[in-house]
Parts: sequence; C-alpha cells; structure tokens
Amino acid sequence: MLEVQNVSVNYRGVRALEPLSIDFAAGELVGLIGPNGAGKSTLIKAILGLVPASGRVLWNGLPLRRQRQRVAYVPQRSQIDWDYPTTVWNVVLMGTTALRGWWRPPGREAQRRAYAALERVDLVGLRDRAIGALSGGQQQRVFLGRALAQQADLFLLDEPFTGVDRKTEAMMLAVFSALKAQGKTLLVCSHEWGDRLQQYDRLLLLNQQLLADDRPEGVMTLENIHRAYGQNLQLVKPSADLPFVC
Ligand SMILES: Nc1ncnc2c1ncn2[C@@H]1O[C@H](COP(=O)(O)OP(=O)(O)OP(=O)(O)O)[C@@H](O)[C@H]1O
Repeated sequence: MLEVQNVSVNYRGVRALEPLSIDFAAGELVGLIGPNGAGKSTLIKAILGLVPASGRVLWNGLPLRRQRQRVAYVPQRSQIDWDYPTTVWNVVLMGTTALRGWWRPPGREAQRRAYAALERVDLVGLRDRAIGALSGGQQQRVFLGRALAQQADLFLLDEPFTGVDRKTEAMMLAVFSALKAQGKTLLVCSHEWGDRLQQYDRLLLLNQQLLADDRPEGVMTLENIHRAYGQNLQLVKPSADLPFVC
C-alpha cells in the first residue's frame, strides 16, 4: 500500500502543490488528471523523491525513498534526451538494474526478463534501434518496457498515452490490466477527458490541490470540470451514459 501523507511542494518559494494525503491500494489503477500546470508531474516526482517536498510517502509502512527499487517510473517523453546514444535493448535492460545492482553486469536472468518485457511491448524487432530513431508511440513503449523489466510493485507513469495511436493505447491498457491482476499499484497521469477515463478504478482531479478523489463517474461531473478548468470550458455530453468530453 502506498500512503502519501500531507505532501506539498514549493518551487523557489512558489507553491506548486498544496498539502494532500492519498492512499493507494494494491491492484488499483488510478488516473491523475487536471489542467496544464496543475501539479500532476510534480506529485509524481514528489512521490519518487525527485523534488524537495514536505510530508511523508510510505510504501507498506516504510519510507518509499528507502525502497526505490519497488517503484517503476515512466517519465514524460519530453523529459528524456532522445539523442542519448543508446538502443532500445539497453534502455529496457536498464530496468533490471534496480534488482541486480548497477555494479553487476546483467546475467542470463536479467536478459531473460528484459527480453520478456520487450516482447510484451512489441519491440523485439526494434531492439538494436537507437532510441532517437523511434516514433513517438515506440518511444513510449520503450520506457514501459523498462518499467516491466524492473518487476516493480508500484508504477508511476507520466502521460504514457501522449503520441500513441489507438492500437498502442489498447496494448498499453492490456499491460496495465495484467499488472493490476498481479496486485500492482498504478498511478497514471493523463490529459484525457471523456470515456477513456472509465478504465480507471479511481480518478484524482488536481489543480494545485486535490479537488476530487473518487470513482470516474463521481469525478467527471460538470461541477468538477468547472472547478478544475474554469467556467468557460466548452463541453459536450454525447449521451446520457457517457461522461463529459472537453
Ligand atoms: N523545476 C521547476 N521549477 C519551478 N517551477 C516548476 C518546476 N517544475 C514545475 N514547475 C511549476 O509548477 C507547476 C506545476 O507543474 P507540473 O509540471 O507539475 O504540472 P502538470 O500538471 O504536470 O502540467 P502539464 O499537464 O502541463 O504537464 C507549474 O506552474 C510549473 O510551472
């Protein structure tokens, strides 16, 4: 279980995240939504300990920072240096470092695990390709592959669906479902609004503070949309059964 307790973040004295507390259960797929600049990436980075934050982040009752190998992180694509001279295989293999230790060269088991992850994200045929020579969707899959190779318990994914087509998105969702079934916890930051948000067990609506934390139907209300995005947003409600779409 992941417990975020009273976590807040300031960047050079400017408050990016008001104190918030959230619990995440094993086997839960949680979506993190909110407008640009709402603090979604900041929350993920605060959980990971990548930005200075107040409060506590516990994994199974102990500080997460002492159990970083339990967390797999898929950063936003824009945060990665795609010109770095490395291949798909090397990035995915890097996922095994957390368990074997960076000083130990990857043995047969690490290679087996990395290969299985490559197969899962359908990148075996591109394993020797430089990461800079991949399409946007392929790049997203490389870092998902790295996360899978790590065999972590907690997955933090920052906008994994950006730049992916419907087929890749379906594949990624199938991976998330399989991880959920194994009891893994997933927090996925997304810009999406609309019916795709129904796939989450729970949604967190953020705009500097936590505005809503509920099942998708409870979060995707007109009132919440206005609270997060302002009153002027154009909304369409395609049918009585479907949520609002921006
Ligand atoms: N390193 C930083 N130094 C100073 N301010 C920062 C830094 N990183 C983020 N911010 C600011 O903190 C706020 C939250 O940013 P953050 O990237 O977490 O938002 P976000 O919800 O992920 O946005 P987006 O949807 O655009 O990716 C923004 O106002 C941003 O300008």
